[in-house]
Amino acid sequence: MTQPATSSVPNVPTPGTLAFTKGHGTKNDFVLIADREGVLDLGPEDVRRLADRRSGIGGDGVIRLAPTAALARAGEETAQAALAEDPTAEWFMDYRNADGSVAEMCGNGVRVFAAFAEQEGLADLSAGPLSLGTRGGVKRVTKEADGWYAVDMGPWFLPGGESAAAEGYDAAVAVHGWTAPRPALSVDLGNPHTVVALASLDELDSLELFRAPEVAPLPPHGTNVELVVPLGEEEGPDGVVGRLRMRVHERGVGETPSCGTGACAAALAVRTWQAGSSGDGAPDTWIVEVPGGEVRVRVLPSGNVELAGPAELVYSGHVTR
Ligand SMILES: N[C@@H](CCC[C@H](N)C(=O)O)C(=O)O
Repeated sequence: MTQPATSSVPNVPTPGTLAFTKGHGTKNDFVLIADREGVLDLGPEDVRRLADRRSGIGGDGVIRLAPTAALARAGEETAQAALAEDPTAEWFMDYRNADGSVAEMCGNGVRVFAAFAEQEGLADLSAGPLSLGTRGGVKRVTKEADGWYAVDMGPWFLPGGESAAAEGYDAAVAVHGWTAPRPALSVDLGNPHTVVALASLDELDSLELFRAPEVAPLPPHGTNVELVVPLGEEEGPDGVVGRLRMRVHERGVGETPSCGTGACAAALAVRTWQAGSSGDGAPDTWIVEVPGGEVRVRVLPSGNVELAGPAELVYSGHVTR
């Protein structure tokens, strides 16, 4: 049968359908929905259906773009806090994991959200940074000359405090197949992370992450787990750059090809292992290799952490509700 060169099927919604765009950042993939009035009632079952890779669209997470003010009026405290922090944060990233759970933050998601807001005509990053609300505070996104998006992820901290920074660990992680748990460092990026160092790339490649790693003590709302191999330092255009490779098991999802907040946590943990909580003497900039590509993590002069990387929008359509 001869196919037309271009589709003649109009992309017009019918009642009972929901418009979506599929996007990803280093293959951490999302279903994006523009809820311009902030009226969409998106329950955990809806999220699971959209994120299902066989019976839905498929994604590691679902991102709803909604007006921060509408969510604040409806009583969403994190939206109220976002407007108090920055009244220009007009749009809010309502992030859900594929299992339907709510997450505070998603670093790759923020970049893809910015690309989506541009596509929808709701933001113009060529005119300046975009401030957006998240459950983890306001994030500012800048578009770089090469098309990457750089996000000021805000402050971060080590939940284990100075003693964890000095010891290098405050938790233990057991991955399926290991004979004993290994020491790990907790890092908070608005959402929780637990980072473990491995000795070699062979060990990283052969990890069995189909089952969730066991973490002790497990933070009250669970955690994302990053397994990292530091790969040394190299000369970058603006000075010394650290490099590391990681795999991640995400809370509410499973193993994913990338995690932006996880890449920040991994770089901050390796920097802490090298130089303690001050980071003095360790690189401020890190290239983090993930199965889905590469991102850049930088500790800014303000002390905040920045995440930079690509954001791709792949296709748009309508799905039955
Ligand atoms: N992939 C995201 C993180 C998404 C949320 C995470 N699974 C959680 O529950 O905290 C990223 O790029 O940061």
